[in-house]
Amino acid sequence: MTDLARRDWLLEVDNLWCGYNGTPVVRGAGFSLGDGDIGCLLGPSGCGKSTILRALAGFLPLQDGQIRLRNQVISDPVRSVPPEHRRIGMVFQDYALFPHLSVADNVAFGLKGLSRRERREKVMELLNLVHLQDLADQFPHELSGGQQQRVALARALAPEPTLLLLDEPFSSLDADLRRRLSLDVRDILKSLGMSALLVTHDQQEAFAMCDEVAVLYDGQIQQWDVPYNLYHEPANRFVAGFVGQGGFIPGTVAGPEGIDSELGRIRGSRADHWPAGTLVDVLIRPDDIVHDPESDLMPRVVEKTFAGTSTLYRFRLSPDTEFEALFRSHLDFQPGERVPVRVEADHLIAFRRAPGPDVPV
Ligand SMILES: Nc1ncnc2c1ncn2[C@@H]1O[C@H](COP(=O)(O)OP(=O)(O)OP(=O)(O)O)[C@@H](O)[C@H]1O
Repeated sequence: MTDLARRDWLLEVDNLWCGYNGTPVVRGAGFSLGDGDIGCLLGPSGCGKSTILRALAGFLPLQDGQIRLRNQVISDPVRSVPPEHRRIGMVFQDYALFPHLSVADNVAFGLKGLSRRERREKVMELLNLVHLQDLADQFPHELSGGQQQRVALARALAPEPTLLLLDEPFSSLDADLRRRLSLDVRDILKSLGMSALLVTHDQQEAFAMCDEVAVLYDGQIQQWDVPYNLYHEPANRFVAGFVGQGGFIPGTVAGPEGIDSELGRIRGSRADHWPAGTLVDVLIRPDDIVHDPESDLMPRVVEKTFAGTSTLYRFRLSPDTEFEALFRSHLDFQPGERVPVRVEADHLIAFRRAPGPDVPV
């Protein structure tokens, strides 16, 4: 969990309300980003990620709340520091390079008050950083998508911003390049000690690149946490379903020792929260299920998805109890076959089964 007692926050967002034409899209969002940290806003399309970035960059007024950068208020409902005075850099999905300027001139664009020689030195330093020193005199249309995004990164870093905002920066690249470039960008930002906030709907990218991740849904932050906790300790049903794979099976609280389900007794500390007999839904992740020839639990394979080194199976034990399991691919079972399995969950994640609003437990 992010250490809330920390005081060296670079960015603090309190109770942020903002939107369009008087209608709020972001409703009461709050989070803090530490100096040198890379944070992420992760969520499905339309949940308000880019709207938060626009408010941070100074392009959208606040209906309520406050944004502080290095303890200075940069936005509240009555004040707004102009975007050009915030020292916040931006990298966009579509690179937004100037087509008529060379790579070097694109990077130099934001550099003010330097001599020609100093500018050239600074530009080459930045191009070295993003491994494009040999392409300084090329034009954007002569570069690949990944190279163009590196130019955009160098250009955003040139004025030495306090915070860098990255809005879906890799989404127009293919999956492999996307993964490599996101790790490269993380290394570059970390080598500079640069704080950044990334917007993405790709959780693998968020997890690989970021120190802390805010899961956003319907304009509200559901959980702001380190990736490990989002996966293993989701705060509510939405986060549990959105982050990682898995699904719910019905269960009944047996007492402090665990929850009874058709998969047997599932043990874990969360069962302490409810009286025995409470009906709950238990989250089963594919890696919580292991193949065990000694087990009497024999669900039937309903679906299999081969993925090279592993195979994802969907099992059914009864109409109410379906779950997924990830096995190494040499364990090869066919649809309809019964397979002995056992639950080996190191965390118990469960939510009370109740109509009405989802209550984090
Ligand atoms: N300029 C605008 N005027 C009116 N409504 C807008 C405007 N921009 C965005 N919206 C609405 O605000 C909501 C949130 O949009 P936003 O762009 O912040 O979502 P997002 O989470 O970044 O989505 P995506 O991943 O698809 O980019 C959406 O319902 C969208 O239709």
